Parts: sequence; structure tokens; C-alpha cells
Amino acid sequence: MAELPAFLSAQEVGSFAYLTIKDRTPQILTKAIDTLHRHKSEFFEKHGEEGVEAEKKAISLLSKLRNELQTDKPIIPLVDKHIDTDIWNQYLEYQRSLLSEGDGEPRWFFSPWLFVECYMYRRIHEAVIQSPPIHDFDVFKESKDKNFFESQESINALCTHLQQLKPARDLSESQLKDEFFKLLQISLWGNKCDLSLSGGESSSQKTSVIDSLEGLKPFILINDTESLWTLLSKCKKTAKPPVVRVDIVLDNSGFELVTDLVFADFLLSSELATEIHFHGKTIPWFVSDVTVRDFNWTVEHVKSSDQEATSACGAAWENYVKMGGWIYHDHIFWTLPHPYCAMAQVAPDLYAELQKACLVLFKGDLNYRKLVSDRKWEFTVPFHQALSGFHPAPLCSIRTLKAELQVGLQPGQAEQLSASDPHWLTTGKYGVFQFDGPL
Ligand SMILES: O=P(O)(O)OC[C@@]1(O)O[C@H](CO)[C@@H](O)[C@@H]1O
Ligand SMILES: [Mn+2]
Repeated sequence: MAELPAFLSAQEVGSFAYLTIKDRTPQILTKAIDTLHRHKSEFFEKHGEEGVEAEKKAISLLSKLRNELQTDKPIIPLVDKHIDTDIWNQYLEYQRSLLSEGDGEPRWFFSPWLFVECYMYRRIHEAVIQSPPIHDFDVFKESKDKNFFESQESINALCTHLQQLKPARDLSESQLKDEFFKLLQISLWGNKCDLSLSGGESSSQKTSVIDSLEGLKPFILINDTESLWTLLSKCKKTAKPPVVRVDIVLDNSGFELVTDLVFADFLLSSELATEIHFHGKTIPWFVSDVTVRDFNWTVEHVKSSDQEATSACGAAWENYVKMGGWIYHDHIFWTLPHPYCAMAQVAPDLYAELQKACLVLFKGDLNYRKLVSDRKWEFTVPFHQALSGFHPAPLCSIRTLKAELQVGLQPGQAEQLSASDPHWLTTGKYGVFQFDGPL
């Protein structure tokens, strides 16, 4: 079997992985510490002196983590008693087993970037759950909610657009197809709003993304949306019983989540799908990723909007959840460090769940990194090959590029992009719809 390419890591000074570990992750930890500090009086009001002590403990644990990271200390086992603690510590031992004599310990600027970055967010969770009674505090909640509120105008424009489409089932085939592509592109560009890339700085959607789609088309490097249309149209004709299930592996809360819910609403109201399964995170993750609290909070806040169309969307979404048209899942696998080619072994129940889908959509860059194992593939390697055997169902990555990896490009395409825009891989300016699977 051909030698697999190396993993992205912070070993390469100046690489995006290096700059993330050196600059962005300490910034994220400092913002988390600052958030805890700013909630001190709230903790006191709620929990008295115990709350203040808990805040101090969480801050000291995060400060210790930041120091370990900044001084490239060895990665240490988790000590909390969480459902996934043993899996994490086994994975740390696995990373240690991969090291050669003289490599030293698994550590921040040496081990695979995917591992150490996921580990950092899991250590943030450990710091909080070890500090009762503030053990269920989400240090990123404030910035996720802020992203939502700052994107309000774009959210209202999007909800108005969706409401004007209804009843979607009365649209002609070509109108339906146009809207399908339009809402997919909106979901793609919603992925630019990502707080971990911005280091927690605001990255809300301030302009109406609907009006900018034409101008953004040149920035779509791979566009397999025709395959998605063909696949869903086929599923609709052949599914026995007539169930067309689409799974959406979510990424960021805030504006991006609203673009995903709008697309999911369109899939149901146009009868292109009969049920949508969402997959969120069980713990706060990569600053802006969706937890069940974010999902419910977002539906609630859209429903309580003072804009009629927005409020109507929220009411419809609440009803989809109530009636079972939308189902929310959150498996612990999504917040483990494993690439997705390990899912069948590590989380066979989740793999079996995804196998029930006609189509699985993976939103965002971190999902892309896990789909291709965060390895330094040649840019022209086929997506199917980079998935390394991960084929639970026909799948599509919907991702804006924020890491130094991309596969499935045409010969010369990467070289052309590097010449015209040296940072094309990491600014989120470019995106892909990359499909794998039989039609
Ligand atoms: O999955 P998302 O939200 O699109 O992006 C997550 C992300 O911004 O976090 C890391 C930077 O710290 C990058 O790997 C990745 O781009
Ligand atoms: Mn994310």
C-alpha cells in the first residue's frame, strides 16, 4: 500500500498549524479566562463564595493549560471522570506508541495538529467540569450568542427569502433546483463565520449573503452540487418506504447554524427530503461549534424574533422538532480526536446511524480535516482515496478552506491559486462542495 502522507503538525515553523498553536490557541484560552473573570459576580450571586472559589479554580486550570501549551510541555492524561476520559487517554498512549526513539513525549509543537488542537478544547472542558458548581458553564456561549445577534439583519433577510418560497412544493423543477443550489451556497459561505479561526474575535455576517452569491461563485474550487441534486432526486423516486433521510453534521452556531436550518427547512418543505438528522457536539468545541443548548437557543430566538418571517421560520422549526421531521443527535465521537476513517471501529453505533442516510453533509473545515485524516495529501489526490475507507453513505463536504490541506483539485489548480492568492488555503475565502459516493 502506498506510503500515507504525514500529518499536519506545528513542527513546521510558519505553517498554519504552527501559527494556530503558537498564537491563536493561547488567545482563545486568554479569552476563556477573561470570560470566567467577567462572570465572577454572577457566580457569586448564584452560588455564593463557592461560586467564586470555582471561578478561581477554573481560571487556574486554564492558566496552567496555557503555560503547558506555550512552553511545549508534554501532553498529559485527562484526570476528570467524564464519559470519554478513558478513550482520550488511550488515544494519548496510541500517539506515544507512534513516536520513535529520541522523539521525546507527545507534545504541542510536535504531535499531529488535529490531536493537540482537539485535546486543548477537551482540556478546557476538563477545567470547567472540575470546578463545580460552575461545571456546566460554556466559556464560548457569549461569543456564539453575540455572533447570532450581530448577524440579525442577514438572518432576517434569509428567513424572508425562505418564507417567500413557500409553499416550496409548488415551485417548478427548475425553480426548485435553482433554490436548492442557492441555499446550499448560502450554507457554504455561512461557514466563514467561524470564531476559532478569528481567535474568538467577532466574525458575524453583516451583509446579506443572498445578494453576493454570484460574486462568490469564482471562489468555489470544487462544485459537486449537481451530484447532490441527482442523488436526492433519485432517492425520492426509488426510496422504499418513501423515506429520504439527509444528515447534516453541523459546524458553527450563530449565522452558520441558521443557514443550515434554512436549508434543512427547504429540504422538507420542498419534499426533497422527508427527515433531517442533525449532529452536534456534546461539549463546547472549537469556540463556535453547535451544542444542543445552542441548537435549542437558536430555534427559540428565531421564533421569538419581532420580524414576522423570521418568527414564522422559528415556529416551523420548533414544529419540525416536535413532529420528528428534524432529529438532533450528539454522539461523543464528534469531540474525540480521531479522524473519521476510525469511526467504524471507535463508534460503530454512529457509523451504523450514518449508513441509514441517503446523503450526509459535513459542514466546515474541522470536519474536512477529520474526513481526510489531517494528512498532507497531494492536492490532486482523489477525495475517495483521502477518505481512507470512510464511506458510511454518499457524503459531501461543504467547507470554506481554513487549513493547509485540500484534495481532489485539477492538475495545476493549486499552483494557479498559490500564484494569485498565497493564502488561499487558510483565509476562508474559498470553498468546496466535495462529493463522494455512488449516485
Ligand atoms: O470547522 P470550522 O469551524 O470551519 O473551522 C475550524 C478551524 O477554524 O479551527 C482551526 C483553526 O484553529 C482550523 O483548523 C479550522 O479552520
Ligand atoms: Mn467550527
